[in-house]
Amino acid sequence: MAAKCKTAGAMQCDLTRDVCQLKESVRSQGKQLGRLVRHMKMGCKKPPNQSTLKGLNPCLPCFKPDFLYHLGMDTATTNFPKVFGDVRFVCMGGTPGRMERFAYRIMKDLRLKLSPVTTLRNMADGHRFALYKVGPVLCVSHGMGCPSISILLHELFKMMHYAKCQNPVFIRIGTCGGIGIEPGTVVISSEALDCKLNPCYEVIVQGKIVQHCSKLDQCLAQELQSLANPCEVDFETVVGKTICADDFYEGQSRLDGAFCDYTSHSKTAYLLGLKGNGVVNFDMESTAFAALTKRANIRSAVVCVSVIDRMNGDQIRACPKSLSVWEKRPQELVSRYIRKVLLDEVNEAKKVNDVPARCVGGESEI
Ligand SMILES: O=P(O)(O)O[C@H]1O[C@H](CO)[C@@H](O)[C@H]1O
Ligand SMILES: O=c1cc[nH]c(=O)[nH]1
Repeated sequence: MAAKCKTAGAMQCDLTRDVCQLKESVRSQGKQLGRLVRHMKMGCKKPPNQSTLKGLNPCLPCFKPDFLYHLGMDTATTNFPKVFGDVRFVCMGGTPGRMERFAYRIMKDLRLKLSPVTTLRNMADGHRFALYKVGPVLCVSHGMGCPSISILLHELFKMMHYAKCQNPVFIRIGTCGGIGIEPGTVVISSEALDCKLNPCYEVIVQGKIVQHCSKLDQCLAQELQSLANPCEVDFETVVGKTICADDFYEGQSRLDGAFCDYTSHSKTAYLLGLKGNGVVNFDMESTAFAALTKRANIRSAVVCVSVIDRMNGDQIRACPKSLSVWEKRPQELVSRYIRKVLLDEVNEAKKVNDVPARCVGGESEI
């Protein structure tokens, strides 16, 4: 009887040991699988130890923690590499609503999924900008004008730096005032010019004027244009120079502002002069956007839809339905670009690693 009990006890022991071994083996296989998935996601590369951004403030390592005040984040409470390390595309536009709509659109286009009961969360707690993350795409609102976008870019660049992001591409998806082009036309900026027609962003630093070149990446502009084939999209796209004004009214020679000290005749002459210089549209952020991204070694582009032809008037009278249709046009181009870049990379990885397509495509949760 005692021997029988001992045997039962021993069996119990064996069983417990087997269960422990099994659990350990499952745990270790899980770890191996996790490593494999990470390995494939990283394209078989080691995690980078610094971002590809250049020319940033050499004192950044001294700020421990660093507070990104307008984004409502800091390096002590946010693990930047973990949360933002995979960001490859930063898409920006004036309004929070547009950027939220773009975030949902890109989620659909990339076949990424949220669990059914959740919505995309605005990750910027600073109440100034809205920021959504959809896989490798950040969608951020920048407000109006160069001062606003400049503040945002300083904080986004620090985010990219702390997150060790690799070659992020920045694209502004905006609206603009066209000069001699049909409303609804998409403009890819070839250059961002200030109001004196110089490709330059001027800031006053310690009382002195400092100028930064605001030329944009020509290759990226061409890549975007190549995706606007009229056989594939149902809108016109043009490439041309953009004037970045510091104001919507007098700064863009409108006749309908609260003040106006010039004539309709001088306005027409001014716009014709711009047109003669290859300018096709007005916006209010492109010089700061182009110059700051260039300074940080970031490729960038400005893609805006025209909501008015300034040769025919100043007031924007397009109906909400047209504005909503037009808003989607730059988004269509940018979504095509993002999908193309990601698909090219998958195909490249497949060639190198012989990874089956189902491992890198398909639906996955954000
Ligand atoms: O439509 P978004 O991208 O906000 O940009 C344009 O619209 C605003 C003016 O209405 C300016 O900020 C101009 O740049
Ligand atoms: O006319 C316009 C329209 C949109 N954005 C501008 O800056 N100007």
